[in-house]
Amino acid sequence: MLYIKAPAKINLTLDVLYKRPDQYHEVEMVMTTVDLADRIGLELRNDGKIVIHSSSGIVPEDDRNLAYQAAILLKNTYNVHEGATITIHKEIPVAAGLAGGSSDAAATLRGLNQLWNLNLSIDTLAELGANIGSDVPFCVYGGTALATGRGEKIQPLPAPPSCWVILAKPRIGVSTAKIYEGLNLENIEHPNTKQMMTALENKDYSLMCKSLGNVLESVTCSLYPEVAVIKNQMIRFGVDAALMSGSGPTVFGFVDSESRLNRVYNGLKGFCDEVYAVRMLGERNSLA
Ligand SMILES: C[C@@](CO)(OP(=O)(O)O)[C@H](O)COP(=O)(O)OP(=O)(O)OC[C@H]1O[C@@H](n2ccc(N)nc2=O)[C@H](O)[C@@H]1O
Ligand SMILES: Nc1ncnc2c1ncn2[C@@H]1O[C@H](COP(=O)(O)OP(=O)(O)O)[C@@H](O)[C@H]1O
Repeated sequence: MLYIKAPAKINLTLDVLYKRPDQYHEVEMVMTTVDLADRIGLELRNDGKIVIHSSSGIVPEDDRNLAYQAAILLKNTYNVHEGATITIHKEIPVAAGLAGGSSDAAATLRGLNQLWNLNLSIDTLAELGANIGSDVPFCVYGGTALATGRGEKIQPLPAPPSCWVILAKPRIGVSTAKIYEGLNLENIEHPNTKQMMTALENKDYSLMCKSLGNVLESVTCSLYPEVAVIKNQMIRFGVDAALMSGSGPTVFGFVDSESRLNRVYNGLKGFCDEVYAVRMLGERNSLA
C-alpha cells in the first residue's frame, strides 16, 4: 500500500478581478498548505477498476469523488491498463473552504504517477489536475504560491513566517459556486496581494497579519452570520489576525506564542466542535 498525504490549504489573500466569459472569476490568491491532512492509501488492481473507499460518511464513493475523477482522467489520458483501490482517510472537514476534495485529487495524481510508473512531471500532473477543479493544480505543488487565472496558474512563493494556525469551522457546508455568484463586483474592497508577497519575502509576521484579505468573506458572512461570530470570537480570545478561508465557512487565525494558542483553542472549543491547531507546511517539498 502506498500512502500519500493530502494537506488542506488556506487563502492568505483572495481577490476577484472580474467575471470571465466562461462564467469563472479571474482571481489572484496567495495560498499555503497547513498540517491538517487527509491520508490517501493506493493499492494496485489488475482488473483495471478504480474503487474508492472513504472513512467519511458524507464524501461520495462514486464518480462524484474528485479522487475518482483524477484517477480516471490519468488512466484514460495515458492509456493505463492497471486500476487502483483508493482509500481516503478523511481528516479535512468537507465543503469547508480548505480544498479537501481538491487535495485528495492532487494526492491521487501524485500517488498514481508512482504506482503506475508513469514518470510524469509535476507540471504535467498540475496541468491535468486543472480539468478536475481550479484548486487542484495548487494542491499538486503544495507549499506556498500565488494562484491566478481561475486559480490554476501557479507561481511559487517563499514559505510564510513560522506561527500557529487555529482553524474553526461552524457546523455548515458552503457551496463555492453560490458564494462566487453572490459577489457584487461593483463593490469590492481588494486585498493588497503585493504587500502579502512582500511579507512572505521578508518573513514579516506582523505585515502578513496586516495583509490578510478575502473578498468572499463578506458574501459568506451575510448568508451565514455564524462565520462572522466565530471570527469575532477568535479575535476576542487573542489571535493576532483572523480571516475566512476560500469560500468558507472555516475561519483561521494566527498566533505566534504557544500560551496564547492554548487560550484561543480552549476558548473556541467551548462553543465550536471543529477546532484545529496546526502549523503551516510552507515549503513545496513537505508533501511526503
Ligand atoms: C474559493 C476557492 C479559493 O481557493 O476555494 P474553496 O472555497 O472552494 O476551497 C477556489 O477558488 C474554488 O476552487 P474549486 O473548489 O476547485 O472550484 P471549481 O470546482 O473549479 O469551481 C466550482 C465553482 O466555483 C465557481 N468559481 C470557481 C473558481 C473561480 N475562479 N471562479 C468561479 O466562479 C464556479 O461557479 C465553479 O463552477
Ligand atoms: N475526496 C473528496 N473529499 C471531500 N469532498 C469531496 C471529495 N470528492 C468530492 N467531494 C465533494 O466536493 C464538494 C466540496 O468539498 P471540499 O473539497 O471539501 O470543499 P471546498 O471546495 O470548500 O474546499 C463536497 O460537496 C463534496 O461532496
